[in-house]
Amino acid sequence: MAANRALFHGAPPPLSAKVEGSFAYLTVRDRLPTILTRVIDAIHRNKNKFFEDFGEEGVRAEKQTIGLLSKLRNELLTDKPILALCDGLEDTDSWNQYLQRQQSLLGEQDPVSWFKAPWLYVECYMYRRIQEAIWLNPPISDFDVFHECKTQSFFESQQAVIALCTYLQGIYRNIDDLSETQLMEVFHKLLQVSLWGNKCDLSISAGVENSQKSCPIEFLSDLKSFILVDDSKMVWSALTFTQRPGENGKSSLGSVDIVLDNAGFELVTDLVLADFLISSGLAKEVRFHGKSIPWFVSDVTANDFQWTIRQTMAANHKWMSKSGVQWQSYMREGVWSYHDHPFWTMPHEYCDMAGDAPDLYATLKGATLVLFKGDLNYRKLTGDREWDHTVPFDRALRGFQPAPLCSLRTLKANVQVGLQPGQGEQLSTQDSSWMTSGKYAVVQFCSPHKEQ
Ligand SMILES: O=P(O)(O)OC[C@@]1(O)O[C@H](CO)[C@@H](O)[C@@H]1O
Ligand SMILES: [Mn+2]
Repeated sequence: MAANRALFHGAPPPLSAKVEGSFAYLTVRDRLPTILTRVIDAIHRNKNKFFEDFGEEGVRAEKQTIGLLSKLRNELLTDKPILALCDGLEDTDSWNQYLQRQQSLLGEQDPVSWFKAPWLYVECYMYRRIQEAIWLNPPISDFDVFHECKTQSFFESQQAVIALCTYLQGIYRNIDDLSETQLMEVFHKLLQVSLWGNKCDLSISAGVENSQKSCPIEFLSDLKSFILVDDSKMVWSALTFTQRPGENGKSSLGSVDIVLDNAGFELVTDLVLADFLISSGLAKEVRFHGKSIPWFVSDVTANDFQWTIRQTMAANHKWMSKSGVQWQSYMREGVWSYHDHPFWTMPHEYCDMAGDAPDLYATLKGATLVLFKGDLNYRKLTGDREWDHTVPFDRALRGFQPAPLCSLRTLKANVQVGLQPGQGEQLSTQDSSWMTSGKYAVVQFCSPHKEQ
């Protein structure tokens, strides 16, 4: 079905590693094997803990898991056919149907393999195969192979977290005196802090520590010129549109959905933004969407979400702990909620959501605004396809418009739409790595067409 839609909408082909020297090729050839090696090392480093916790069973499981991951790494390095999953999890059938869909697209002569299939698919598939290797080896099935590097990223960012929580509490103290213009200015600042928080992603760094050392609030003006598309004003309008009295003369506060990306500092920037949305009266609730399994090294799981709030509460810094206590009460009151639909850890482009995850699509349709954090979400919004840079964002979404939505993304993959004529060419002459270095960003907005 997705294939038909893509053909129907005349979408260009998906990025893949078959183009030697391309970013996808270098990712599949170099970065993904490196990530797998780090995963194997992380499991091996915990061998004694597995023995303490589970005895010989734990040691056996560690050995078996490493065996499966080493086999996976060899398949990847030698461009072997993509294999069906065999772990019988909730999403196993969907993954195997997706493999068949890819095979029918490729035709029967060539097997779907790591360097020939779409990059988006094989990269997502690798993380799902890591989950399969762990899942097939109880009693270590609950082990999060990325936990150590996600928590380290949080601890390494403490100064930035403290500065951000101090700023937030300062806003709190006089929030009732802020004019609408001042509220808008704070919103734009916190939206940009959440945007730049996305630089702290451990997948692009292949797991190498890249936490936030200083609070970006002071550097927002220096970073402004690196925002290639800035639809912040449209985001503000979408958010405040619900404040205006409706036909019944009453204004109805809306809900904001945040589709999360990375744990660590980036998650804190999202929690701070979400806190401001509630404390300023701009939204009545915030729904967070995270991942149901460890994903792309640093993506947020339910454990990471709860751990981060607990850590912030327990901090020995007044404003940090005060922020964490507030966030915990938002969760308890239901003002904030956390969700992890399996669709977010499938390989699908988001234009498939209405058909493949109608329940999730219906949830997002109820939002006043949906914020999509990060590069992988952008790749799924646009289908990770070889669009011309001047193609309008809503065209690349190909019908995915559940609600007013905004992508807050630092560029780490060579897909970018919605630029002005000549803007891409100018960037390429200035900086050949502009699409993949994480130095540039977009705040890209799209609102559903009325006739949808
Ligand atoms: O979604 P994030 O965390 O901003 O970025 C994740 C990501 O950078 O990892 C890949 C490289 O392995 C990128 O292409 C991909 O988009
Ligand atoms: Mn990520």
